[in-house]
Amino acid sequence: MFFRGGLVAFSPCVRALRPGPVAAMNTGSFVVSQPLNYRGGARVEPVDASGTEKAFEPATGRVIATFACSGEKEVNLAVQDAKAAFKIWSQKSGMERCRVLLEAARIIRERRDEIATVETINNGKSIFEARWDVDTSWQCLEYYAGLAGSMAGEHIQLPGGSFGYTRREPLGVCVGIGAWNYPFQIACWKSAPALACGNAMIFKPSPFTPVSVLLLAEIYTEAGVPPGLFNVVQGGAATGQFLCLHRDVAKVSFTGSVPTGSKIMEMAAKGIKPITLELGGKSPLIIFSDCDLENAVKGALMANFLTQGEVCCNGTRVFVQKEILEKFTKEVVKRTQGIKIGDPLLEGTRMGPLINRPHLERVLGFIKLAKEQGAKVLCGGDVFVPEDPKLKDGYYMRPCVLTDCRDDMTCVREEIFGPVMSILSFDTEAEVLERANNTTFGLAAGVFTRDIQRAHRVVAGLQAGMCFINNYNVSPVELPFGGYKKSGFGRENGRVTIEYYSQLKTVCVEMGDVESAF
Ligand SMILES: NC(=O)C1=CN([C@@H]2O[C@H](COP(=O)(O)OP(=O)(O)OC[C@H]3O[C@@H](n4cnc5c(N)ncnc54)[C@H](O)[C@@H]3O)[C@@H](O)[C@H]2O)C=CC1
Ligand SMILES: C[N+](C)(C)CCCC(=O)O
Repeated sequence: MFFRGGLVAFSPCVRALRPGPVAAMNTGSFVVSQPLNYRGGARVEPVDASGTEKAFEPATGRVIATFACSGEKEVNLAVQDAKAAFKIWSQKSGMERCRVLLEAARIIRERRDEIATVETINNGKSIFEARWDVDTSWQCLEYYAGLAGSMAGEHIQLPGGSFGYTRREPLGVCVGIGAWNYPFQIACWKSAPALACGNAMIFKPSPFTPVSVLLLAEIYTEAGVPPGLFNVVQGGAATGQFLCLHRDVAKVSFTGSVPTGSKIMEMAAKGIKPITLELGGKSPLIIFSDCDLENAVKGALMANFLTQGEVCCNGTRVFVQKEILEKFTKEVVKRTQGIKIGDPLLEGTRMGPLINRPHLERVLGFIKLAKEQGAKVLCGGDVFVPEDPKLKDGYYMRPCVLTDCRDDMTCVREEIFGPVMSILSFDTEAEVLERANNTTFGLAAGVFTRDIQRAHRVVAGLQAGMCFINNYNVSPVELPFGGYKKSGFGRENGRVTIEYYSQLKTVCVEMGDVESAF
């Protein structure tokens, strides 16, 4: 049975197909028919609002939801509920939390196609890719379920039979604020470690992509978390501010742009709250002439064109060693021109529409400026109009490869967040390392070479939190992910993230008499 909980309504022609396979769902048929806030284990309309927002289907430009942005009263209620649920959840043993998270992971796996379909409709990425996102989502829940059961403190022997021990304790009510490029995955990457450590979470997705996180909220409830443990509030900056400034919020984990990250940090400073910031990037991908060219070309496409290029860790500055520049560029252009653009719900599609019209205009503006500054467009960079008439108002463009780029050009310095690869050439290892690091960002970086000493030497010199050798943009949940420099701090995924969602209590136990100074 698909679409439990009545998330969607269909146009009459599609309704006849229910409850058919999810693959039968077409672009142009989805509308949200239920509230998009989640509190106390159920969908609710917010009790107050600070304005309304519309969410779109980027493939068609159609409005799929109009919703109220949560006001201060709604945020207060969400926090209150989360506090109550925290009391219950934080008392559970790690193994008890493990079982609930494993069950949630199982349900996500079972509903993989349904979740991927909703993600594709609201974000625009191809269904092929959305399924990968769902996979890294349930894997994340499984991973932290495993860690929940083995979380423990230390016992430390002291003189005279006295001793100390440490307890790893949860923080309380945590807030997750997400970007629109990986709506479901971001919600899982934040909530799984938070819940595993015994916290509650209130999640605010981007107002552009409010829909799929509701599926996660329902899945957590079905899996057995106490009502209120995972709540969803909707809205933009105003709602986000109510959350960050709330005195009963213990931590904020934020994914988004650098300017907003800086505001989050200011707000958190007022309450001395710990934060995790996953911000933007302008990552280098370095291709040495001794690389396996076929893999390097595939890596460059993976580094630039997933989710229409709207990926924070994309390797958009592609440095290619002079000897192979021509061969590499020719092959990259050929493959880029072969990327199938169109209806993201069709199985063969590999690139869908960008998130919205203003963003599409912004990306096209970067390409125009690149040309004015002397870059050469080798392919794409223009609006794409699919043949299917229902897609004519969607936000499509052809993926773009730029060459003749210089380090000082805007397209090489600023995050474009669209399908635009800038190719730069280099001579020596020392030179490319210096140029690669000459940025205020530091999220990711990649190196393609067959020389293992060089691979590790270069990676050691790169100022980036996530480095890839001979691949790019894979995301095993066992590995910590996060940035250096202005790309943020704190990590998601991996064992270390437990430390960002818990605090250490030290207990000192005296077994003898008090030795007093008085
Ligand atoms: N490092 C990472 O893991 C990732 C980073 N990003 C970065 O995110 C950016 C694109 O995402 P956007 O949604 O456009 O970013 P954004 O910064 O505009 O918004 C992100 C979130 O913050 C909320 N927000 C905006 N102003 C706020 C305020 N004053 N207080 C509290 N919350 C506020 C938004 O409603 C949204 O939910 C890019 O720069 C990209 O690189 C995106 C995905 C992953
Ligand atoms: C999944 N991955 C590695 C392609 C991107 C994850 C970070 C993001 O949310 O942009």
